[in-house]
Amino acid sequence: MSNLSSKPYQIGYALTPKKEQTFIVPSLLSYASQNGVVLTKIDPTKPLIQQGPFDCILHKLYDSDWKQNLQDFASRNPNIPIIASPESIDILRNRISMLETVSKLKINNTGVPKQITITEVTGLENLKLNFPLIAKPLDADGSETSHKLHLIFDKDGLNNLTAPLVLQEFVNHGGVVFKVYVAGKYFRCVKRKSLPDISEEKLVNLKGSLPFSQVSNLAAAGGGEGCKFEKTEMPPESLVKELVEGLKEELRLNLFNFDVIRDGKNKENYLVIDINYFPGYAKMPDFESVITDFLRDVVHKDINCGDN
Ligand SMILES: Nc1ncnc2c1ncn2[C@@H]1O[C@H](COP(=O)(O)OP(=O)(O)OP(=O)(O)O)[C@@H](O)[C@H]1O
Ligand SMILES: O=P(O)(O)O[C@H]1[C@H](OP(=O)(O)O)[C@@H](OP(=O)(O)O)[C@@H](O)[C@@H](O)[C@@H]1OP(=O)(O)O
Ligand SMILES: [Mg+2]
Ligand SMILES: [Mg+2]
Repeated sequence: MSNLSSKPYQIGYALTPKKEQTFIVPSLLSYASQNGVVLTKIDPTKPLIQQGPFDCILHKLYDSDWKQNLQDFASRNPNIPIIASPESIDILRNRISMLETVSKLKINNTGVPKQITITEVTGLENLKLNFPLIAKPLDADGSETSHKLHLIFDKDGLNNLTAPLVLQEFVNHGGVVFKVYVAGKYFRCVKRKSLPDISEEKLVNLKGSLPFSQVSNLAAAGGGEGCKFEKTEMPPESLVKELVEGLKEELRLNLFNFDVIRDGKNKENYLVIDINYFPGYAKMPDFESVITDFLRDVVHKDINCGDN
């Protein structure tokens, strides 16, 4: 269905080359332009106020020059929505403030794994967490290192880690993670393969720490339980919806996803383990129409983009 009733909306985007390659794909450009939305590349090194004109700005850049550029533009164009405000994005760039948003929601049968922040990797003798643990860099800033995770099986595994980091209890969850993609009014829950469960019997044979890249061998080495991916039930739609609405309000974000796991010890319970600003929507079926509808809603102001 094409929409030629009005002048197309100009959406300026500022993304890393990798993000541009995976997200600004021909299918999105053509669907959007057939539905009254034109996506135009911004040169983040030049003043935003000298580019455009734009009806909306979409970005996923974190450097301070870009933040200042965006600030200058926003102060002169208070009515042009920006997806998303750096203040909202920053909440997700720290893995403690990220999950504190979930705890604040106090939604029944939801929570986050027990976790602590480690600023230096010495004096960890009286850790009040149960092994196995997952060590995650405290900064979830999109860098390669921000995704370098380690499974920690015992106290020796805590050596050679690089602080600051978050130590989170590993929760057995049947080897399936649920990823909930949110784009304004739209949300969709998908299943993804996850780390296999680590039973008590297996844990006694696992020593030290293991970077994720090797963890997928755990099942091959008999280290993890088989996971019944296809048969794994989705979480209750009502619970997912509550989390979506609560996180949208708490984060003041409309373009994010979050990872949820079912607690292996209490199947009614769901734990949010990660929240990501502007994730890989192109992996989602029909992402072209989802993103185009979302952008139109933002320009129409049917969706409040935080401060704008
Ligand atoms: N506390 C936990 N218990 C069990 N499994 C976990 C836990 N935390 C993370 N995992 C597993 O590790 C994977 C990566 O963790 P997480 O999503 O926090 O890292 P990330 O680098 O932010 O990943 P993404 O690419 O989704 O941003 C999860 O999808 C899940 O499979
Ligand atoms: O590109 P991909 O499909 O891997 O998308 C991933 C996205 O990378 P990109 O934004 O650079 O594309 C990641 O962003 P950073 O944390 O690294 O900033 C993060 O949001 C992941 O959760 C996304 O994976 P998904 O949750 O959708 O499976
Ligand atoms: Mg994740
Ligand atoms: Mg993440």
